[in-house]
Amino acid sequence: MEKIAVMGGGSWGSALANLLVDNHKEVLVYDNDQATVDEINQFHTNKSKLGDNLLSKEIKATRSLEEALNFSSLIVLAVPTSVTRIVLSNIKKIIKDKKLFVNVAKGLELNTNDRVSEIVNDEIPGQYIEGFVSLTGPSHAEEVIVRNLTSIVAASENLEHAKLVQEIFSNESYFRVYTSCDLIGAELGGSLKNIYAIASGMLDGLGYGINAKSALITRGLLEMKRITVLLGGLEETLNGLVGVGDLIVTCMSKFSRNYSAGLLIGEGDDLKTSLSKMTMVVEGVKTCKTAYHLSKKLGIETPIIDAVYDVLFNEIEPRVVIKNLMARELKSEH
Ligand SMILES: NC(=O)C1=CN([C@@H]2O[C@H](COP(=O)(O)OP(=O)(O)OC[C@H]3O[C@@H](n4cnc5c(N)ncnc54)[C@H](OP(=O)(O)O)[C@@H]3O)[C@@H](O)[C@H]2O)C=CC1
Ligand SMILES: O=C(CO)COP(=O)(O)O
Repeated sequence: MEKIAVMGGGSWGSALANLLVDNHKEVLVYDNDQATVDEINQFHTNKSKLGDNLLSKEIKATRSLEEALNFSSLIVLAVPTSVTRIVLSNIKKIIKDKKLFVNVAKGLELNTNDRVSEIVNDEIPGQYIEGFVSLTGPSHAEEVIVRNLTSIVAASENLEHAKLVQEIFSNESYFRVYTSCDLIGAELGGSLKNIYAIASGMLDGLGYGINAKSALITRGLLEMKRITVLLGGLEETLNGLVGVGDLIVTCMSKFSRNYSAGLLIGEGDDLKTSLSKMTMVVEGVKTCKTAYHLSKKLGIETPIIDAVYDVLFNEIEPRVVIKNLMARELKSEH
């Protein structure tokens, strides 16, 4: 597999395109914004997403979905979850042969609660789906673009597909991919952690310390496991890179978009104002709403998700939800 099409020239799509060129692949990036396409082709940058970092001159970009689709049998989906269905419904109109879909977006669809693999199965007729792989784990675009050491997971119900993606994306200098057959666990881990990254930013915005953050990550992981296991994923998956690993990265790093939005809210902005200051997608907001309703439907106790939901959608002050969390009935840890 020497040619790869990347759908979405945002920060992650661009950084992965650069990685794939490092791995000696020919890459075509599709983006719906002509200015982004021109910037990548002419100046080899994506300034609004990746600052002054230079992209490889070998990366080509196009605004033609058809050109990108015909370029490769491996399609990387790197658009926000909220537009994945739109992009796929456009792909459905022009797809002519089987594709292996590799999703790198981390979110759950609002209203349907769908994971991206479910959206693909919904939108693309089965005869055109070779397989589906979720490529997920602790990996900020800002670090991958400067070739910082990164390890993530290629998860698929088909181990051969996971291995193929592992081979394509791994290199011996800075990017290591593990395989997993727990697709549900991988998709849920990558999506749910964004809610706790928002909460982590809120804690910093309010001036709390590392004790609070450690408790957030640990108790958040427990909530993630409760949801994942009930939906058919494995607890052990969340003990790995897609759970603990990604929680650490996004709860602790200033590069996280979810953390950054939460920080602004902790400092006093409301949701609308904080999102207006972000230039990249903050997946955790919609995923929080989805996970809140999902946990109620499943009858699972998720006090942190409920607290973030109250701040984001019921306009309750972060300090008030924290006070309420601390005042809950005392209980055993497990
Ligand atoms: N950034 C990161 O470090 C990582 C991100 N991810 C995940 O990757 C996904 C993408 O994130 P990221 O790259 O950061 O997001 P960005 O906001 O940087 O980029 C999103 C891209 O999708 C494009 N897009 C938006 N709407 C459409 C549409 N209707 N049709 C086609 N393209 C569209 C945007 O174009 P435009 O700008 O013109 O709107 C933009 O190029 C998210 O799910 C995120 O969680 C996962 C791991 C790491
Ligand atoms: O998932 C990510 C890193 O692993 C990126 O998270 P953010 O979208 O919060 O930046």
